[in-house]
Amino acid sequence: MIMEHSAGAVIYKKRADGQLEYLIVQSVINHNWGFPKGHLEASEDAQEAAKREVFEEVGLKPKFDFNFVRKTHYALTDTKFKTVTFFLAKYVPGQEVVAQKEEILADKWVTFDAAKEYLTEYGKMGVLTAARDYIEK
Ligand SMILES: Nc1ncnc2c1ncn2[C@@H]1O[C@H](COP(=O)(O)OP(=O)(O)OP(=O)(O)OP(=O)(O)OC[C@H]2O[C@@H](n3cnc4c(N)ncnc43)[C@H](O)[C@@H]2O)[C@@H](O)[C@H]1O
Repeated sequence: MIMEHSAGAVIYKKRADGQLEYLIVQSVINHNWGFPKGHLEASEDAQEAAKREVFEEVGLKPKFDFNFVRKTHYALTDTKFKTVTFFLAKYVPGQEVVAQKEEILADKWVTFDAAKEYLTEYGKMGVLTAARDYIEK
């Protein structure tokens, strides 16, 4: 059995009206929407990979909260399984989202309700729900 491990972040910001918005990205490869993420490199842990991947994919250096940890697990093939570890990260005002064109087709800030339309793959809304509840607690 082959195991893959990626890491990424739910990046959020608060609008002037108090509403929370979350950054989602669309994959060039499969057109699915999710959170910025990518594979752990050799000798890298999930926290380091999440910071690196967020910067590489969307050009942001948000403030990470590693106390929030949520994982999704899914099968890529009959013999290949993947775990993705997500942390929480707060957008730092003044920074601009610059998506890496090779991997990201589009990016969007969305509210929790709007995200439901995009995050259709297993576990992604669960991660977002946990993130929202954690931020608001
Ligand atoms: N160390 C390493 N080991 C192996 N390969 C490496 C590697 N480093 C780089 N690569 C390769 O480099 C490319 C980009 O890697 P990265 O950019 O580093 O990694 P990623 O976002 O985690 O992967 P990717 O976009 O491939 O997959 P995802 O799980 O979203 O999507 C894959 C499939 O899963 C589905 N999927 C995604 N999320 C799902 C979910 N929550 N539930 C069910 N299915 C889901 C998608 O629809 C899609 O069909 C990939 O081609 C990768 O294979």
